[in-house]
Amino acid sequence: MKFQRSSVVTQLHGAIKRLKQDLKSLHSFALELSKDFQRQSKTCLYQVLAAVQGIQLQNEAMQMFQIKAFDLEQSLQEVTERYEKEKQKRKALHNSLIELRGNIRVHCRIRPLLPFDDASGLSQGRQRNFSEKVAYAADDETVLVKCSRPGHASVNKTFQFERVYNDLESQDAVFADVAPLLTSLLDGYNVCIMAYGQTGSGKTYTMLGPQLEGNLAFAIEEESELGIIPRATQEVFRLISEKPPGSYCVEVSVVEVYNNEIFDLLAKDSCGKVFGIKRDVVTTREGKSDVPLLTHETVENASEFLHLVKKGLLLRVTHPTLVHAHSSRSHLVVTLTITTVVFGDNFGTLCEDEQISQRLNKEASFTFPQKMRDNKSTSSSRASSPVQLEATEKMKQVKTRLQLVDLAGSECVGMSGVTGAALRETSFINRSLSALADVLGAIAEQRAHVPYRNSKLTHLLQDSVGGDAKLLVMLCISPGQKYLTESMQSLGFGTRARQVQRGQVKKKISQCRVKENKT
Ligand SMILES: Nc1ncnc2c1ncn2[C@@H]1O[C@H](COP(=O)(O)OP(=O)(O)OP(=O)(O)O)[C@@H](O)[C@H]1O
Repeated sequence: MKFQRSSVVTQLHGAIKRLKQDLKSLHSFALELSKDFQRQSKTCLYQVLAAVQGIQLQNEAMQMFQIKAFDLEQSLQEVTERYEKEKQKRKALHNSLIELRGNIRVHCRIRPLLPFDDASGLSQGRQRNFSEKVAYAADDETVLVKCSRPGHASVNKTFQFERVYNDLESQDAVFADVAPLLTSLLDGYNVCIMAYGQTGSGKTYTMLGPQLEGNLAFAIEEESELGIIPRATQEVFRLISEKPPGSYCVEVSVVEVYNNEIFDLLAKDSCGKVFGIKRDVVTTREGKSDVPLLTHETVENASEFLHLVKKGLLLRVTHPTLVHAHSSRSHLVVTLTITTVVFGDNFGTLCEDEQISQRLNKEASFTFPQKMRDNKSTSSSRASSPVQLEATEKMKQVKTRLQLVDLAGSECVGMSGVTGAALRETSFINRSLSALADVLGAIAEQRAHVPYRNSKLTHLLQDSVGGDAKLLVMLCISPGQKYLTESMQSLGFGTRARQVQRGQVKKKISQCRVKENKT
């Protein structure tokens, strides 16, 4: 029993000893752990402190950057404003220079890539290449053509124009730059706006608006999509509405030049049914071009005008080509003639120079359109005193003209895939466009003889191209690689047109008072 107790005690002692040893090693382990923890937390603390310091520094740097960025933003804004002002000044100077030299203004519009740019009957790979964009608006005055094709010399060329529109710019933006010309029209200048470009490049879209499916007329319901012709007419009538009533009379004529023949698209037969009648263009004794017997319809507002133009357009010749399903095969010339009654003792002598005053006195005739004749006869019948009669007789009329031209598309026969009669049309189109380029070349080189009569188109447009009209050429460009050659040709045409100097464009009415109709 005693032996048993002492062995238990011994065992307990042993166990206690082991426990003590374990406790000791646990204690030293705990000590190690705590030291390690302290070390690590110190390191972490240092790291956190360093990070906080870093963040603080970064915050300070950020604040500095923000201040600097704000300063830079402000100076950028100032520089941009200064640049815009300088640009406006430069534009104004450039415009004055254009006026003085009688330069042709050239604007260039690059249309977006469209689904039909792919439809060329080529293999998939080539189609993808062909629909690649190669013509861009680098800025609002520069076109960049950039293209490198295996086996061809790479192209990297810029062209400068008075204004360049990129593919996203709206009809509104295009018209905003055209509108000042219409103010000039009512100030007494002749104005001509002409769309030039390859087939399918957006000339009709720019001049009229998108065409209705299967119909040559354009959609007038979509106001924002309207092109230059309908907008210009609305603007002309808006400007007229601000003038004394009865002092302006507007007439319209619609002509197409097809296969080097001129057709009057407003001519009517005896039953009043509209159809195109062939007309001729002649040179008058004063050296002006004229189309005898051409129908001029008087219009009172923009919708009457649009109604007539739409009627005329239904007669315009179109033909599907590989490039464009509704390709216009004729040049369309819509002319608005504005007759202004001017009044004053010094009519003519008040005008800018002797030559012009003589010309104006010659041009100012008393063959008033019906509406103005009515006004005139009304005032004549009331003009009972000799002074009043004399004043009435001093009322004279001056005609100014707005010519809006949608040229047929220049094109490469291989590209458009036309044959037969359409091929003949194409050859007439190309010949008339090259006659136009020849005329511009002759004027640019100030040659004694300008070959206006080489084509009916140039003969018809003689007074606008070579005469005293403010002329704007709206170059239309397709951006795809497929049309590279045609685009380069159009850009070359625009560049040459800009170089033409025709002498200072003269007003047809200068300082002469527009009649105030007090009846
Ligand atoms: N800026 C544009 N935005 C959207 N679509 C456009 C634009 N320009 C042209 N288009 C579209 O491209 C197609 C061809 O345009 P358009 O009929 O104006 O060409 P065109 O130069 O008059 O051709 P053609 O000389 O063969 O008559 C049309 O479907 C037209 O709606």
